[in-house]
Amino acid sequence: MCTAATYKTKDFYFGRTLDYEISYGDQVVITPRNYVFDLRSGGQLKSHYAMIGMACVMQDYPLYYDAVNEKGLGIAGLNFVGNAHYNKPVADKDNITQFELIPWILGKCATVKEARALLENLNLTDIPFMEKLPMAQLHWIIADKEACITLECMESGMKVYDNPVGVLTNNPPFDYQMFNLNNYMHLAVANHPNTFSDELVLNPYSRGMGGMGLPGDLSSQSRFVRVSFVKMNSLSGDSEEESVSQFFHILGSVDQQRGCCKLGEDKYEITLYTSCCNTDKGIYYYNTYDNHQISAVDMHKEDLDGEKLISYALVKGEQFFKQN
Ligand SMILES: C[C@H](CCC(=O)NCCS(=O)(=O)O)[C@H]1CC[C@H]2[C@@H]3[C@H](O)C[C@@H]4C[C@H](O)CC[C@]4(C)[C@H]3C[C@H](O)[C@]12C
Repeated sequence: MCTAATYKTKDFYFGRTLDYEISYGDQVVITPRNYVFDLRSGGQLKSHYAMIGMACVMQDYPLYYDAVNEKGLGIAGLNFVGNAHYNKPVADKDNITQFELIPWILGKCATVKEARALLENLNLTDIPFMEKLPMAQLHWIIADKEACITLECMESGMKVYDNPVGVLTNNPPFDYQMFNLNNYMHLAVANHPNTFSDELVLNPYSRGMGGMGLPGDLSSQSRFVRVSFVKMNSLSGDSEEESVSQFFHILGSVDQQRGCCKLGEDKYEITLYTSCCNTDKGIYYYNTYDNHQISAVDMHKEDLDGEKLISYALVKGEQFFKQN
């Protein structure tokens, strides 16, 4: 499972949890403006916007999971298993295969508005990166500080939804997830008065009872409700420290601990990493399951006019601050 979210204070923040049982060799990867992407259905993407995000690099190619470009546009891919549907290439369309979608959008678009326009001629194709690598079945959240959309390519066609909560998890399709929020419209951050019955004396005996009924399990529908509630009610100061800290708290509400989501004998899904990118400043913050300290990579400290990928291995192992 995975969860993505946006958050706005003085700057705009975009990030996700990546929940899975294995790592593909995740790294923070900066693609500078002159790295050339050879597109599978022909043509090249060169002289594009620079981008930073989490990826694994195979054959010198950045296979991004989530990334943000130098203009402040972000995109993340999350599992959409059983619903994602990709097509064969066709004439007169932009034939972009699944793993090219993130660089194609971030390379060309500065805003969600431009991304929406670009998506109009998209045909998302089913060409794998390599034969032995099973194709990811994903849907995507695309956001900037003004707008947020969800992209889902299903057998019934391609859908682009407005995403007013700025949140994405996994199945079911996004319109179901949004409709399901109606079932939780009674949730509140303050305690309710008794509306059960005038004839009974019922009192709130604890703080936080306005949120009773907020789902606590790890299913994608429950995580969608929980993180939406937390995000929509989140308050923080607007400094970088306060904003980033709050963002990690928002995604912390859907963190997956080893042992709680069993996939098979000795196989568990965990939150491998959590990311938070300041899209205005191009700084990618992250922590990992084994290292709660937040690490940061700033794209603007690199030569963004280069041609070669710049990769940072994830900082692993807990970093204790020893006070005595
Ligand atoms: C496993 C990741 C999604 C995590 C997630 O959503 N988990 C939810 C589990 S569940 O549905 O709720 O069961 C996805 C997100 C991005 C994916 C990667 C990116 O799409 C880039 C390439 C794409 C290639 O097709 C496959 C390898 C790959 C390197 C992908 C591996 C894997 O599928 C990733 C890492």
